[in-house]
Amino acid sequence: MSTILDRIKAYKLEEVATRKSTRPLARVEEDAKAASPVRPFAEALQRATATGYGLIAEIKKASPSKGLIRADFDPPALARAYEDGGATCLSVLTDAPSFQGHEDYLVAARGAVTLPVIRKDFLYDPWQVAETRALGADCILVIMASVSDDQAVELVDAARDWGMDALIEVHDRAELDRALRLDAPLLGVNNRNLNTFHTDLQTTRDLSTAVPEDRILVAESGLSTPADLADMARHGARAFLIGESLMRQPDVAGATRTLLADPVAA
Ligand SMILES: O=C(O)c1ccccc1NCC(=O)[C@H](O)[C@H](O)COP(=O)(O)O
Repeated sequence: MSTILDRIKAYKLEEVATRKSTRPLARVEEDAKAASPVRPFAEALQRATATGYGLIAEIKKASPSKGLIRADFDPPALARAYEDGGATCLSVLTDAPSFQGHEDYLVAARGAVTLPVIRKDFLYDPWQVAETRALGADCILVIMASVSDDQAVELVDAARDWGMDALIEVHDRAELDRALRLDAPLLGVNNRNLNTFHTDLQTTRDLSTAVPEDRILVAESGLSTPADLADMARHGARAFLIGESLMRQPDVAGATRTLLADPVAA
């Protein structure tokens, strides 16, 4: 049975092939070299989690599981609200077909704040990594469920060559074991089952025991309350990737502040 990731990968590879034909690597690399300097993404999370929580706050208009999440969608205003609320980093979805994202949203959001930004998209090719840096992003996402071991190494190396970080995302123990062979400190456990879209924080609880201390464990998806964050923190995840629950709030800055108000002591 094909999963949502298989379907996304199919259209992404086609899209990338088209884009590469009109914008060769040399041109993208020139744009990447001219992009605004990298903001240290992993370092910001490391610093935040040393004393409290680290939040990667996601700018997410829609999703395959929920459809439209936020109609009143203004990426620079949302970025400023997240920064005001105490977010450590931003995540911006740039995939259009499944998430109604856009590269322009990343450029506009990053331009409105001083926070480091991850491009939340589906990457398979170093060309996309150069394109990500050309947009100004500071970190890439590597989804272990969607790439081979060789592709993962290639993406992580390309990110490092551009001075960017890579968030390595896993959903189960097999993906985690593969991820731990990569030289990348940011390890995200996604609580969303990609077949059913059901989110279950037990995924992070279960996998956390196998994550070495030299990794920054990021709990991803399905988080909405201070109790959720405290639960994840008790299992070693003091950094969080949160989209939908904050995107649904009328007062994004206030909701972010409230969510982060009471970090559990280490
Ligand atoms: O969000 C989805 O429905 C989804 C479906 C298929 C692949 C990925 C998907 N989401 C990407 C993400 O990783 C989340 O946007 C991110 O972890 C934030 O999750 P949430 O707080 O639950 O919006």
